[in-house]
Amino acid sequence: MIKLINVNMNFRGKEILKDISLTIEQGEIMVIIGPSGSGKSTLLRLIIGLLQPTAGEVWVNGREISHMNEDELNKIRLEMGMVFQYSALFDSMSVGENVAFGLRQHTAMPEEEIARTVRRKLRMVGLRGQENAMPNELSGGMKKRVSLARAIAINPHIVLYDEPTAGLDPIMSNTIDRLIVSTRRMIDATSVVVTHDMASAFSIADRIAMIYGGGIVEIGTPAMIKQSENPIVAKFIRGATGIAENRGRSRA
Ligand SMILES: Nc1ncnc2c1ncn2[C@@H]1O[C@H](COP(=O)(O)OP(=O)(O)OP(=O)(O)O)[C@@H](O)[C@H]1O
Repeated sequence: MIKLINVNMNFRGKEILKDISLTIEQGEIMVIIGPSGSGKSTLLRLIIGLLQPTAGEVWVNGREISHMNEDELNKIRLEMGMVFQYSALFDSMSVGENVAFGLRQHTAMPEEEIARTVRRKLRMVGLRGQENAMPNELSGGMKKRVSLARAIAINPHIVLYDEPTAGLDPIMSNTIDRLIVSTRRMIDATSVVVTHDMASAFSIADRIAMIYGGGIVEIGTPAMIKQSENPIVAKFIRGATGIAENRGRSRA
């Protein structure tokens, strides 16, 4: 479970997040939406402990992390996987080495078991037998899938996704959406997904939270968000679903 209590985040005196309180339940898929610059990535970075809040508490799996030192944070990060916006694969390493990276760094797992785990995770993301491929031989969607396999290699309790479908075509976006949902099912992970892709948000979320003006202006199931009477939310999703509808059309 992830819990933010009265979190404030200032950068150079500018308040980016103001008094954010948010609970994300174990096994839940929480999607964070909001305009560019509203602080969505900042929220993810607070959860993974890359940023310390200016005020407030950040609880991850029952521990308050905002005052932890790097050693303590590194232990907590072992329970988290992150899929970065631009995949962030190690270009000089093969796909298999990328997926094995966390296992080699953080566990004493024997090489045979690492190889088995890598095989299994690549199979989960539909990349069976791609261990020896190099990242520069892969399409954007394949890179995202390797990035997901790497994030879940250590069976994290929490998976964080920063714009997982950005820059992908509609079919690959749907594939990634399905993987996010099946990953949650297979490893019972709590998932936090930052996205601009409303089609994706509506199809994968248990709940959606919208950030605007530093605060959470609306939170609820996709159905509740679609019916929101808050004009900021209604306008945002109308604008954003213009893109989503295009995605639907180009698929047809
Ligand atoms: N390390 C930092 N130092 C100073 N300002 C920062 C820092 N990180 C983020 N910001 C500022 O905080 C605001 C929120 O940034 P953030 O990346 O969280 O927004 P976002 O909602 O994820 O945007 P986008 O949708 O465009 O990715 C922006 O104005 C950004 O310039």
